[in-house]
Formats: sequence, structure tokens, C-alpha cells
Amino acid sequence: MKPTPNPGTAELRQALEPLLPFVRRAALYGAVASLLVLAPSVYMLEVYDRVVNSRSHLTLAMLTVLVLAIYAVMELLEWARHTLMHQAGTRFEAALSTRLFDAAFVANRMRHPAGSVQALQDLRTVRDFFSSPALLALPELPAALVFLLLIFLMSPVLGWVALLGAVAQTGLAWLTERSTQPPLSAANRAAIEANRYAESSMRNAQVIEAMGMLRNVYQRWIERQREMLRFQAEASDAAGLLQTASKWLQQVLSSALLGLAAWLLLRNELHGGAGLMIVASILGGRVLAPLVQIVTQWRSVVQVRDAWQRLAGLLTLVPAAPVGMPLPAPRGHLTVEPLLAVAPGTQNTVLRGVQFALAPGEVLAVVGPSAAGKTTLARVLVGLWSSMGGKARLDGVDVHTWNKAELGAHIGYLPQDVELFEGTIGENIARFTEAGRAQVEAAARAVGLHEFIMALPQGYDTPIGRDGAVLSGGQRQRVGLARALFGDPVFVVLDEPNSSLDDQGEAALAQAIVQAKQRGTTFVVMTHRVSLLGVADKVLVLRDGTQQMFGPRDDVLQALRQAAQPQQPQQPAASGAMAPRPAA
Ligand SMILES: Nc1ncnc2c1ncn2[C@@H]1O[C@H](COP(=O)(O)OP(=O)(O)OP(=O)(O)O)[C@@H](O)[C@H]1O
Repeated sequence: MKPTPNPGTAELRQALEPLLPFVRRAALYGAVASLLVLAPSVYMLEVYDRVVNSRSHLTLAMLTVLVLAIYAVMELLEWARHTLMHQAGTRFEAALSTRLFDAAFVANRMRHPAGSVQALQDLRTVRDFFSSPALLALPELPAALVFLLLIFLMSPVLGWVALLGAVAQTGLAWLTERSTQPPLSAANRAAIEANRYAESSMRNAQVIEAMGMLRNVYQRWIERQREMLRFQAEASDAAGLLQTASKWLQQVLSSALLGLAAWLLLRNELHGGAGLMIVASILGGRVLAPLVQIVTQWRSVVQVRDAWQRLAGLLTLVPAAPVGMPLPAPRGHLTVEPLLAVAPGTQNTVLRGVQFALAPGEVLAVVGPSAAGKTTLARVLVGLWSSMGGKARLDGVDVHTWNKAELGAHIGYLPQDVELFEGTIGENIARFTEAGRAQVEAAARAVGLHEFIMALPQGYDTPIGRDGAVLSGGQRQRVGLARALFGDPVFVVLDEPNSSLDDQGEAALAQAIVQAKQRGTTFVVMTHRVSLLGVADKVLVLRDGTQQMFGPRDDVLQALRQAAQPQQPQQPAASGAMAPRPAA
């Protein structure tokens, strides 16, 4: 019984199905083109036979025109099958690129190694394989069998020798697979690892430069690189030897068939004359040609197989989200059922039993010492992390499973580490939508950023480079805030939104929250600092991933003060958490 393919493999195969007509046509053209390679041999025989015997110029001219026409057809078929396979590859890429792009993002969020640009690279590897010489050689195999049959018809002795050569060549292909696949796969893995390390080091270039860590980082990278080179050398030594043997065998077979045919001719056992000797030799070479091609290109076969497996693994890890009915826009009613949040890819329970509800327009401040689970809660609330138990629901719908393309416009999120993207300030605030300038300005004004932007020579069209490189930390945070508030979302989660803000920035933020709250926006604000408590309706206290208190702001602050007082002599300034002072 055939084993059931994993869901990822099944999905990849499904994407191949519509391409089968292309592949079938290309295979047909390939098979016909490879049969037509007989044309020069037939031409040669005919010239020897008819032209030389008849001394007819007309026959020579006719045969020459015919063979030239066949050459033209052969080239056309070659071109057509190459184009068809190229189109198939491009369609395969187009069919999967969005799905894989999304899956790579999700895997990255899960901190899974498959969550990298490697997925897109792997997709390109599979795409290019469609029109690679290794795959294009496959349709030539049936023609090789026809050639073998023709050799048998000329003489069984020649046929057996050619068959022996084909078996030996297949053995070489098998040996190539056995001896080069393990080191080539290991080299691919090492290359991916080395690239990933180099990429992450480049992202931290400033730290590396400032603390003179470049030599050490280079050393680590070169170790991975050397490992890759070692495996590559191992594979290439084995492959080189086998490729040489393969080509040698092809030549030997051609000459052996010629010599053998001559010997048979001398014994009057080859009917058809001297011309057939040469034809047998040419056909012998053609029998082995596709196999030689496959052996020579084995490296690309291993590469595509590895890429295919990685893609299947990624698609299995991140199943396609079911396309549900579009949901009505949320109004901002948040309910959090007792959460049990586990860090992706680990058994580490980060949140236990956190449970609360907020009505539209309410502002919740989440406070607690470092590592209490505030950022984790923020991630669960915006649907980035799933929860093993309990759900965060917006208007009753699980945020994690809600289609983000649909929900995203109604949600604002400012992560702790603000990441901006390559583009202009305006584009970053507008979340790269085609929004009008008025909407972008409104968001910038809300966080007090408009004047600063207008003072820049290119205003909203100022390119901010990768990661917002031309902005200060506080400015970056404000752009991130404007992006979170852009489009008047109904639910906004801000993780330490004031960590880089000065007093003026904090005041602008507090005002922005009050204004949005009046429009009915629900806020959850993770904070270490007391300044934002003034705009909070409710406070949630987290510690070690559990909910210590939740309720109206003044009640919680009062309770915190009372809880802190008797312990003050033994435990001053508890673990870096905010001081439980009432806010303005
Ligand atoms: N991706 C992750 N994998 C494993 N554990 C994680 C991950 N992210 C966070 N944690 C763990 O979860 C716990 C809570 O972390 P979290 O970032 O939510 O705390 P926090 O309250 O936001 O802290 P801080 O105020 O310092 O930002 C920590 O013990 C941390 O080690």
C-alpha cells in the first residue's frame, strides 16, 4: 500500500496537477526531438547509398533540404519544450508564492527554523528545476530504448553490448546518488546555516562594530562555511569521478560498437553494409546520452529534492488557514478566557489563568515586573501566539483564527521592539496601504508627530531606510504609534509604548489614547511606568505569568498600596515593577 503523503507534500503535488498538460506536451516534444537525432545518421546512410551509387545531384539536394528541415524542426521542438517547462515552473511558483510567503512568516513567528527567506529560495530552486537539463533529459529515455531496439535489430550481439553499457550507466547513476546525496544534502544544510548566521550578524552590525566583535563573529561564520566546503568537496570528488566514468563509458561504448560492427561485417554477419557500422556507433552513444546527462546533473536533483522536502515540511508545519465567511467588523468588545499560553516550539508555560473582559472604549493598563508575561499577553491578544487553553475573543470571535487580512485593519499593535520597514514615513504610517494623505496625517497628528515630519525636507515622503534608520529611538516609537492608530482601529495593543518617549511624547500619547477611547477604541497598554495609568480605566497586575489583580484602576492601585505597606521594611521596591502610586 502506498504511504499517504504528508499534508505539505500533498499540497505541493496539488499545485503540480494543473501543470501536467504542460509537462505532457513538453515530454512529447522531447521524445520526438530525441528520435529526430537519427536524422544525421539516416542522411549519412542515404548519401552513401543512393547519392554515391546514383551520382544524382538532385537526390543529394533533396536529401540535404530534408535533413536541414528536420534540424529546424528539432530546434523548434527543443525551444517549445524548454518554453513549456519554463512556463510550468513559473506557474508553480506563482501558485505557491503567496502561500509560502505567509507560511514562512507564521513559522518565523513560531521561531521555527523553516521561517526564513530560505522558503522563497527553495521555491525558486523547484521552479528552475522544471527547465533544468536533468529533467529535460527524462523524455529522451523512451527514445533511448528505441535506439537500443534498433541496435538489436542490426545485430543481437551489438544489442547485448549496448544493453550492457546502459546497465553499467544506470549503475553509475545509482552510485552517484548513493555517494553524493548525503554530502550534498549536508552541504546544503551547512550553507543555509552559514547564510542564516551571516544575515542575523548583519542585522546586529552596530553592536558588533562598537564592541569589536567582528573577528569573533567572522570566526563563527567561517567555521560553518568550512563545514559546507568540506561536504561540498566530498560530494564533488565523488561526483567528478563518477561523471568522468560516465562520459568515458559513453565513448567506449560508441567505439566498441563501431569495432564490433566492423568485426561482424568482416565475418559477413552484419547486413546493411559499412554505413550501418557508423550508425550503430552513433546510436550506442545516444542510448547512454540521457543517462549521462542525469548523472552529470545529479547535484541539481539532490538540491531540488532537499528544497522540495523543506517546502513540504513548512507547509505541513503551517497548514493553510480555512477560508471562512467574512466576519462583520468588530466593535471592540474583548473577552479573555482563562489563558494557558505556551511559548511556540517549547513546553514553557508563560501565562496561566489570565482572564478578563473589556467593553468598547475601555483602557486597560497591564503592569508587572520584568518577565511577568506582559509581552506574551500582548502577542496572544493580537492573535500572534495561540493559547493552549482559553481564547482571546474580539466580539466573541477567536482573534488567533480570525483572518488577519480582514481583521488587521481593525487592530493596532505596537510591539516592544518597533520594526519599521523600507519605505517612506508616510507609507510606514499607512501600513503600506493606498490610504489618502489626510488619513496618514490624522494618525501622525494624533501622536504629535506631524510637525516633526513636515519639518523634514521631503515631509511624509522621506525615505526612512531599513528599520527606520534615519530616525531616533523616540521618533521611531512615535511612527510605530501612528501606524498602530492609523485608520481608527477598534482594538489597540501597545507594548511599552512610552519606553523611548520624552515627557512631551508621553503627553501626546496619553492624549491620543483619550481621543481614540472617546471614539470607542479599546486599549490594552503594557507598561512599566506610572505615567499612562492616568488614562486607564482598569488595571491588570501580572506576576510570573499569573493574574494577581484585575479591576477598576483606583481599586487595584489601592489594593496594591495596601499589599505593599506591611512588606515594605523587608521588600523595598519590589522587583522593578511600577511603584503603586495613584496616577494623575
Ligand atoms: N519566544 C519565547 N520562547 C520561550 N520563552 C519565552 C519566549 N518569549 C518569552 N518567553 C518567556 O516568557 C516569560 C515572559 O516573557 P515576557 O516577554 O512576556 O515578559 P514581560 O513581562 O513582557 O517582560 P519585560 O517587561 O521584561 O518585557 C519570560 O520568562 C520569557 O523567558
